[in-house]
Amino acid sequence: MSMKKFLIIPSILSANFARLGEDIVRVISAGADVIHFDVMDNHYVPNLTMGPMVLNALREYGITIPVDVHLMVKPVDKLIADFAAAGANYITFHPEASEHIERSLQMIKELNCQAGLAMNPATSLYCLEYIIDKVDIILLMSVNPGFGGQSFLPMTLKKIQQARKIIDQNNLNIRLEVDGGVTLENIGSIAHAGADAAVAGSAIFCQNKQNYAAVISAMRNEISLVSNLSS
Ligand SMILES: O=C(CO)[C@@H](O)[C@H](O)COP(=O)(O)O
Repeated sequence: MSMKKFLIIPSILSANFARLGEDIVRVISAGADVIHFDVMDNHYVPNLTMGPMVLNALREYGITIPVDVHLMVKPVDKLIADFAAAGANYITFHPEASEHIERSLQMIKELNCQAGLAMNPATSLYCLEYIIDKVDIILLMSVNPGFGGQSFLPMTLKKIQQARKIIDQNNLNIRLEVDGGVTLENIGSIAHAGADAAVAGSAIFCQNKQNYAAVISAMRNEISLVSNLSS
């Protein structure tokens, strides 16, 4: 497994939308490394969530860690500029949703954000072939996108290993994130397979009586157990 610090990235899709700003402040104090902001359009995915106005409004809470915007929208490009202006640090989109993948990646970088490609469970890693050197983040979906609270698809473990191999063989500095169905029970295997980061929604916001610090620290413990095994 990678020697970099493994990032725990709470997905605020499972936070309390009536108190979103306060929930974000709480999860940052609990030790989150990055905030994951899921944008769904009821077109590319069958659910509707938050737009750039919401992210902009949340600035009032003084978010002190990077914001990772995951665009599950089609078309993609118009929203890239809007989210960069609203305070996104990383912007990730699905290759199937962009007319011109390379152009969308360029747009993100020109706006001084890190650029990510999100791969659905059935999307082949081959689609990275010609653009991998333009990507800062690979977000491997371990559920079909659209909803929180789904179960982790076990086939993802093999895909994490394959993606790790491609990144290492090409000597690239790409962050490998895994998103969907991440729990205390599987985060160790996800890290062991080669991920650098895990996005977790319901496991952090809906469990352990909302003691976010306890869940995040238990996740770090699981990761350290597997890193001790592999060192
Ligand atoms: O992008 C998505 C779902 O489309 C994810 O970010 C989920 O929000 C993760 O939620 P859990 O599976 O951890 O509950």
